[in-house]
Amino acid sequence: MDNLLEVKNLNKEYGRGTSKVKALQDISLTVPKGQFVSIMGPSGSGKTTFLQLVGGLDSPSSGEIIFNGVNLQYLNKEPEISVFRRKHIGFVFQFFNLIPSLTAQDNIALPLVIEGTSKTYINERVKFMLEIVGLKNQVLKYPHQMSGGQQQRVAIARALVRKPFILLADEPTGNLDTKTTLEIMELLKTTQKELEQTIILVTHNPIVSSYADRVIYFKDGRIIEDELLSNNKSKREISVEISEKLTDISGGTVYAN
Ligand SMILES: Nc1ncnc2c1ncn2[C@@H]1O[C@H](COP(=O)(O)OP(=O)(O)OP(=O)(O)O)[C@@H](O)[C@H]1O
Repeated sequence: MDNLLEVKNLNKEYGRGTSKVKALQDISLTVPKGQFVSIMGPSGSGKTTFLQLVGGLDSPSSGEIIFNGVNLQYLNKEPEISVFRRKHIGFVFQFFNLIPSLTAQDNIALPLVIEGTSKTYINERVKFMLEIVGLKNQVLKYPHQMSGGQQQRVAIARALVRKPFILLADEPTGNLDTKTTLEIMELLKTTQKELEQTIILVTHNPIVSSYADRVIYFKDGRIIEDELLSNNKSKREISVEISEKLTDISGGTVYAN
């Protein structure tokens, strides 16, 4: 598989002098196209910072981020970086961030409408996305008329409607109950398989991580372990192993979310 993402010697510092925080220290990794990566680690270990840098929402103190050969460093000014981000990066967050005054289908269509895509293509693409996320019967509902799980499905469809290089998800199930969490993880797995979607997801939840192909553990801004998950074990077994590893890493504190 080709590398979709290459991160080289990434560092991020916040603040100055005595209040300086080294949020990321010398992070290097590659992600092949179509891989589903989960990032775990104690609170404050740099997971969200990493996602924000990879997503072009913030810039590194040093280091490089390269997508399909395009180095973000050379786009690191407006408006190029925003154009790149809108076109090639899909974001999903814990809170669904839908536009309350738009229906499910119009929320999903929005990135294409902003781009000025033709109406015929928008209709076709939104219909396809509604099918993928299982919301064919909810097209005209507004966010407040939908469950949390349904709203997150809309958010995922919206994030994927422009066929981004990568989907970045920061605690996408953090606001959902267990049953809905599993449904959303099944959906992300479906998008990985059917759309060959590359995904990087940040979570505190070992069950969520068990859906990934690979788990990268962060601590104090560094990668301390990077492992491929076995195909031969059940999700239950995998999540127990992940839980144990997290407990080791965080020195006995278990992070539930
Ligand atoms: N804007 C900021 N200004 C100053 N320090 C920051 C800022 N954002 C993050 N930090 C610090 O950088 C470090 C890494 O934070 P980050 O949010 O990336 O961790 P995290 O692993 O995502 O944590 P959590 O699991 O609690 O969300 C922390 O020490 C945090 O306090």
